[in-house]
Amino acid sequence: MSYILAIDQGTTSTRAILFDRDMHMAHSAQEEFAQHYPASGWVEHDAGDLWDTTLRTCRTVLEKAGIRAGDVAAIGITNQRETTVVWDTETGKAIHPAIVWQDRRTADFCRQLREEGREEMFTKRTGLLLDPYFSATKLKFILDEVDGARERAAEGRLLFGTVDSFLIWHLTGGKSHVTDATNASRTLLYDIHKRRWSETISDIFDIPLKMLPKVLDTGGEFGVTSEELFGGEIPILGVAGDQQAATLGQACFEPGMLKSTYGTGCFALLNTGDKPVQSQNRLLTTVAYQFDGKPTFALEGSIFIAGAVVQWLRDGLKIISSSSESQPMAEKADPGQNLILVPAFTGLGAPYWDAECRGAVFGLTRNSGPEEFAKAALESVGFQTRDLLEAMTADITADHGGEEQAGDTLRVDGGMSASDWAMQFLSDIIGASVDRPEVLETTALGAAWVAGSQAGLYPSFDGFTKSWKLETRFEPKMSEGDRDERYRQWKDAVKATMSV
Ligand SMILES: Nc1ncnc2c1ncn2[C@@H]1O[C@H](COP(=O)(O)OP(=O)(O)O)[C@@H](O)[C@H]1O
Ligand SMILES: O=P(O)(O)OC[C@H](O)CO
Repeated sequence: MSYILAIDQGTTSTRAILFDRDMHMAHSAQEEFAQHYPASGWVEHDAGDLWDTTLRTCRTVLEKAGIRAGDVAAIGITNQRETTVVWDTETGKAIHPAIVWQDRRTADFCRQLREEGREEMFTKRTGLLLDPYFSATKLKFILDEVDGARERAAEGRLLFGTVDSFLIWHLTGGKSHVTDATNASRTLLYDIHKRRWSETISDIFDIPLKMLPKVLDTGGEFGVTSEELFGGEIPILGVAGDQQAATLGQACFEPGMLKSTYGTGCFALLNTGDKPVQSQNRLLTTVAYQFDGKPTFALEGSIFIAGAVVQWLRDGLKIISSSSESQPMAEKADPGQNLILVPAFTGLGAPYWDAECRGAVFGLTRNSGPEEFAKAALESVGFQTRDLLEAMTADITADHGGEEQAGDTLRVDGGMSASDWAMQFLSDIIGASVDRPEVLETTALGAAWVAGSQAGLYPSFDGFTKSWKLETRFEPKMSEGDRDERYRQWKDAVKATMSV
């Protein structure tokens, strides 16, 4: 029993990764699946694809390694968060396509509730904001849309879950309908203080409590896989939303530790310990992890477009053919031009939360070309991160009653953190060290570590902290004057882009 299997069910692909007893990645398998955009601002997945790719990648990786279920001590699951699935207990099939976290279809409804002055009540209980990003309004949409769904749900014939729940239900042959506290804390239905589903909120949306999963610790017994799937039972011992799993994988266990993951979007989480800090600056309060019934909280800033802006250079503008070409192209940009790109392709997330606005470019000249666009795209990710850190610093200062900076070092990971240029600019514009670890697969590592430590194969917190290794530290090189001036230009550009 010397392997841990991590399942990373992400927004664009599903991966199964085997970690050996030294916590090294031994084998992996990955499959992309279709994204569906049925209307402007709508994003859906076929829930069947999420399950099929999970099952196939798990089987492939076991086959690649030439091992059997009995060689795997435990499974850890990490997943795209907020994405909403409702399925039938008879067939296991979803009754509506999964509504993805990026989907903005419930923006009007959220605005209406905000205008009625109800946001504070939601924030107090859930730590979140009234935004279409979270699961609750997506779930209400499905219940409103599908004939008879509410009644069937009240009878226990339909279940709701974030992707982790849906996968566990299938992995366990329908035996476990569970989730973990980190995923629950992204639904806008979970009271993070009382640690249970909020009846007040489920009443507002008319969501039958019966359809909600049982909420467990991040490390715990989520069920065992049914024998026929992998030729033997494997216990599922760890579950965390992907950004929380990355926080664990980065060993951000102490209050004040900060990580930022640069995948499709960017998600920065600041550990605030056992204290849920309520943001005054439109950040989210979320469960970072929960062990032995004790939650550790984080302040989170969520940006919807980070690596996706590089994808846009490739697939939209077609000025690069692979992501890594963005760096050499940015290096060639005319230093005399200051193009600012606000990548509000699907609106802006934290700290602006403007679902309506769309992207804009400022400072165009006749000489602006692909190089300047590439540079502006990479810089936009640094500017957006600075926005988050400014908000975090303000929140922590207010909470602690003094002048404090949120995290003097930023630990980074995710696909886009491979770009030295982007990471150097990030360090320049935030004026702090940026630490890139040896292992960039921190999300899967975090999930594997939880499952492996529960199984007794991996060390506990201290031992895992010691295993974190720095690959590169980026230090700020920009002068303070330039930093302030560039950031002021960015703030002006955002102001001009916003719809309100
Ligand atoms: N060398 C690079 N330079 C800039 N961006 C990159 C580079 N390599 C990958 N990316 C970006 O990182 C993202 C993929 O990261 P990943 O962590 O796999 O994301 P996700 O889990 O959201 O699918 C893509 O959006 C891609 O454009
Ligand atoms: O699948 P990712 O890596 O794009 O992460 C998505 C986030 O969990 C959304 O909140």
